[in-house]
Amino acid sequence: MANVVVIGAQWGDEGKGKITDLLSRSADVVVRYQGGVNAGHTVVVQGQTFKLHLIPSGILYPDTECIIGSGTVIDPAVLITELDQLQALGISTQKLLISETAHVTMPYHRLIDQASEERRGNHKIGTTGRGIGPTYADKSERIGIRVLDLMNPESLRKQLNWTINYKNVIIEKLYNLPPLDPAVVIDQYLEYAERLRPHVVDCSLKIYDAIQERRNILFEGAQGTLLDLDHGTYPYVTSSNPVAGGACVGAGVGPTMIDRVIGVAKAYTTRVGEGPFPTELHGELGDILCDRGAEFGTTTGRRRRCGWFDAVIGRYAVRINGIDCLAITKLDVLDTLEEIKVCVAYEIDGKRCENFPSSSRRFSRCQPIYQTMPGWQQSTEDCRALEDLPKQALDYLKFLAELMEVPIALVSLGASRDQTIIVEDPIHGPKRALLYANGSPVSSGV
Ligand SMILES: Nc1nc2c(ncn2[C@@H]2O[C@H](COP(=O)(O)OP(=O)(O)OP(=O)(O)O)[C@@H](O)[C@H]2O)c(=O)[nH]1
Ligand SMILES: O=P(O)(O)OC[C@H]1O[C@@H](n2cnc3c(O)ncnc32)[C@H](O)[C@@H]1O
Ligand SMILES: N[C@@H](CC(=O)O)C(=O)O
Ligand SMILES: [Mg+2]
Repeated sequence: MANVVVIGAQWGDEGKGKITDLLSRSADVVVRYQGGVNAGHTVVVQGQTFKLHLIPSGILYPDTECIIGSGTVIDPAVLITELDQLQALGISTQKLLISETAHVTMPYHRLIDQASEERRGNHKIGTTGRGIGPTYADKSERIGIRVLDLMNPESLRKQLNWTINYKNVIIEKLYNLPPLDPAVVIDQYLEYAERLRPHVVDCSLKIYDAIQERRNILFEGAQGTLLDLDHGTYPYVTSSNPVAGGACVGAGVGPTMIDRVIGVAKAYTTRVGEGPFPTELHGELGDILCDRGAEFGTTTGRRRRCGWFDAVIGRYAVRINGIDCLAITKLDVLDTLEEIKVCVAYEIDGKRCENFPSSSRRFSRCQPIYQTMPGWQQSTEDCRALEDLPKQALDYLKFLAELMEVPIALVSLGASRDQTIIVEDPIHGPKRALLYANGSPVSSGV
């Protein structure tokens, strides 16, 4: 038995959906522990594409229990649409469970998210506009609506009447927008409640029971380390904790229950929304990565900013998450390039800097120091073992493992489940016995 956390080692969209789906074949339970419908996890199986915002990426396996944990924020309308879409495709959603202590995104959260972004003008964060920040803000302010409130019509009516009147002052006076009608919102949410009721459980108890039964649990992170509220590029972050530690709080499990942490990183870097990004490429090369990688937001359709792999943030992600091994995704996107750069350190104010600076102002002054590697200029899409890779591609992977000081367990070469090199099964394999940090892959003997 192993309880494994899958996290994003960059700014999100690293391909956690694909990796979680792949690993879910060995999991009995898959848990989302933070974030909401800002996330967009893409899973491609036999040519069919599934875009999941809230439902864990293990849902395509009929026997796997999928839990939307306590640390998530739930927009019921989006969740119900997602349930309908999966059911229409013949995917069973019977094993989906929703934590009764997760917070609920309301229409005023979406309105305030969008209006406050507009008001910030040049200082906007570039949020997804899905009401995520305001939902978490209400949770901290202790005026949030939880799933268990949604399930109790009488208390929901009382709570929402008070909260909507309170929010209407902000909506009307601060943002000059028309107020919400409490009765309309209450009726709509009572309807959602009936649809979701059969799925609602005490999530931490479910997970505890699964641990006692020695079942394998996969914790699926959304967004990424550099978007973490505490450890990311604040204020250009999301409002939850995508880091591995967030899994314990968000799912309600103790840290001693976690066996290992898999960090997912793209072979290059992307970021969507505002905020500093030292290795960003603005010209033709950025366009090539964007086009070949189809780098458009799964949720909003926004173009993702693209740049070279940044080993400084990679090492930071290893430190903050306690990453045991890596899944490197989208290596195929680099297939056509003549040469590839990797940021090995920064220069700030004329001084070399090996560590990620906590201040976003300082981070925005970082100039990348690059090491250039030769490209391989051939397709890697059909490679299924490290031995199939061109020498330059293997050297590139070894270099990343060396820089990050952790072994690589998985290499992804396409969006499909099967387009993957499994260097060593990161769930059942021995801890750290994968592609060694010095670059030599254990299983191939290279
Ligand atoms: N070409 C290529 N595409 C891939 C590979 N792995 C994943 N993808 C695609 O790359 C994109 C990854 O983005 P997302 O699905 O948003 O990633 P995510 O980490 O699950 O998302 P967030 O939780 O929103 O951060 C998807 O379109 C995937 O289908 C790969 O190895 N090669
Ligand atoms: O989480 P919100 O407040 O909507 O946005 C804040 C910040 O985070 C970025 N972001 C949010 N969700 C994702 C995601 O799933 N992948 C990548 N980036 C995400 C958003 O673009 C803002 O920059
Ligand atoms: N989750 C998102 C963010 C967005 O859609 O803007 C993505 O996949 O890029
Ligand atoms: Mg995404």
